[in-house]
Amino acid sequence: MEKMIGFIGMGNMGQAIVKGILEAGFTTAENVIASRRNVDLLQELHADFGIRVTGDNKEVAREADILFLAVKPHLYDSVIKEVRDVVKAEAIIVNIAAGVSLSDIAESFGKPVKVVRAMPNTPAAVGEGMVALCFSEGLSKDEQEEMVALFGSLGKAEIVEERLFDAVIGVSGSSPALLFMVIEAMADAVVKAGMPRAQAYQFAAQAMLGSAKMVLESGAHPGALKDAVCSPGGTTIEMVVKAEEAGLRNAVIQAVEAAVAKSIEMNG
Ligand SMILES: NC(=O)C1=CN([C@@H]2O[C@H](COP(=O)(O)OP(=O)(O)OC[C@H]3O[C@@H](n4cnc5c(N)ncnc54)[C@H](O)[C@@H]3O)[C@@H](O)[C@H]2O)C=CC1
Ligand SMILES: O=C(O)[C@@H]1CCC=N1
Repeated sequence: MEKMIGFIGMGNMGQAIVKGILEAGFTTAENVIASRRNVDLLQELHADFGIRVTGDNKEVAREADILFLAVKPHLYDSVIKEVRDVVKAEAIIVNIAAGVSLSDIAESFGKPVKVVRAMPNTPAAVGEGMVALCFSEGLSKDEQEEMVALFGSLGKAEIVEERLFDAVIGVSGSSPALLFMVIEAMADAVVKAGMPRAQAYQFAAQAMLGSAKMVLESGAHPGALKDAVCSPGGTTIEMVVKAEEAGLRNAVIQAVEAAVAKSIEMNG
């Protein structure tokens, strides 16, 4: 892709997206420019990714055909006000923030702009991201397809109604944190049983990856896949009973619900 892709903010999510689009070959490093507040870290980013870096948000805004705003949600309004006069008239603005709507972006710009609202997650860095997308008015069919392709290069991308973005945060935007905690806890248990820590992470993570792949590829109900692991009188049913006793499913439901509720609260 020849368009210039700009990033204002280059923290965890900005870096995951840059790494993902470069590794997928969606674009090349000379077509990516990024700014962030902590200029000391910029040279490191240049060395890691080969992208152009600057401490000047306006320079990014001036050059970008696709402009990612990858700062924290509370900074969106001030960053937009800082750059809105230099953003290209035809630029597509990408909003990845929790709790920032399509209409919030138009309001900060003070005029209609082409906006893509996206909710990605950090597995985008390894080509296994899950991204929800929705669009403001004004994007052509080609531009919409281009954005689906950009986010699709990070893993999977799906167009979702804006009203479902709070749910998306619970199930995919925030959920990697919960899943990393599960891997960590599984490893703790087998370290207790004598397995070295690094080996425990390998086994736990591969079990999670394989299980996820079975859900995606078989289309089978997760409960049926669980049943197929439980040999009568065996080890797994002991695990399942203990997990239910400890309230595992309810803990997961409550944790995901809390992220959804926080997202709703952030919408203001
Ligand atoms: N971390 C994640 O897994 C996900 C994050 N998001 C969204 O991505 C956005 C960024 O989140 P993170 O990357 O986690 O935050 P972060 O704190 O890791 O990164 C924020 C970046 O913005 C920079 N920054 C701060 N003020 C700035 C300014 N005035 N001008 C330019 N750069 C500035 C910081 O130096 C830093 O590089 C948030 O809006 C968040 O809701 C969305 C999905 C997942
Ligand atoms: O924690 C957050 O607010 C962001 C949004 C989704 C994942 N990280």
